[in-house]
Amino acid sequence: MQAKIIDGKAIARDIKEELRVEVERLKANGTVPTLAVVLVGGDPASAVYVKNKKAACAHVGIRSLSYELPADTTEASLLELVEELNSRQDVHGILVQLPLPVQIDEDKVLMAIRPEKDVDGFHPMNVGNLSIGRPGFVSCTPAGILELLKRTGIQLKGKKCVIVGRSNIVGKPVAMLLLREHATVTICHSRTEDLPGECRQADVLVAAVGIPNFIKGSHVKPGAVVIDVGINRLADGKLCGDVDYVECLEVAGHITPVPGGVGPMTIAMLMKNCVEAASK
Ligand SMILES: Nc1nc(=O)c2c([nH]1)NC[C@@H]1CN(c3ccc(C(=O)N[C@@H](CCC(=O)O)C(=O)O)cc3)C=[N+]21
Repeated sequence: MQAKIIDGKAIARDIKEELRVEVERLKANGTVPTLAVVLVGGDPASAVYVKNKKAACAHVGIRSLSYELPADTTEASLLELVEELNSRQDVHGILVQLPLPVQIDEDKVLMAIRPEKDVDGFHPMNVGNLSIGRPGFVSCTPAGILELLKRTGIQLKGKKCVIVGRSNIVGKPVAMLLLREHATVTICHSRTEDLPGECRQADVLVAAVGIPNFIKGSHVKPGAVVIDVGINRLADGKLCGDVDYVECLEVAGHITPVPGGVGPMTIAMLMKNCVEAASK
């Protein structure tokens, strides 16, 4: 039997509709939720994501302020902008689009954003809060994955979840979130011995490796939930995930498509974090 396709686009739309109501309430109370989006340089993929984020803001009713800086911007001047946005009362969320040009230390910039305005959830304070179970902003892709699972009715308690990829922005925080849901969590990576064997144990398999079609049908336990975090742009311009969709569709119980799976959820959760930041 073919897997059920998890429609991330539709679920993201539902979340944004819910947020619209909340934004109206905030506005009626005199707060206009505001997100500052900072883009340094002209990377075409980044430009697309930033455009999508601004469109989502407009849809939900969040005011977005756009800062487009040249590729040769210095670290000092970017830090200066972050400081200005930190101190502005009317700015609730700050997003500095990654990756940044080589002359800028990403870590330094992410650490400069006030944790209360860090709607990306990248600041060490928010990362630390997540890992010890305290409230704080959770980074948007991991939060989106959890929301997809919950709204699809997937039980996580006691289940075996295998994450392929150990990045700071996806693999590690997804592991923390799943652990918080009482799942048994394994993080695999490029040095894992018997990666296919680990994957085949998974009730929920999360692929975040950044290699097109890396996860094959033979990696998947029949009936498992397969979450594809990959966004690989192929030479023909088409978008492709980390999961061999055609193969895994025949084995999995549920699967997320690319596009239309995790990507739209990332943006929906960014909107959610902005509304939360403005509510405080
Ligand atoms: N500070 C920061 N925060 C981020 O959250 C952040 C970032 N930097 N840098 C880049 C990554 C990537 N990312 C995506 C968001 C939406 C889609 C998305 O909407 N994808 C659509 C397709 C979009 C398309 O056609 O390209 C989909 O999968 O259906 C994808 C990728 C956020 N990121």
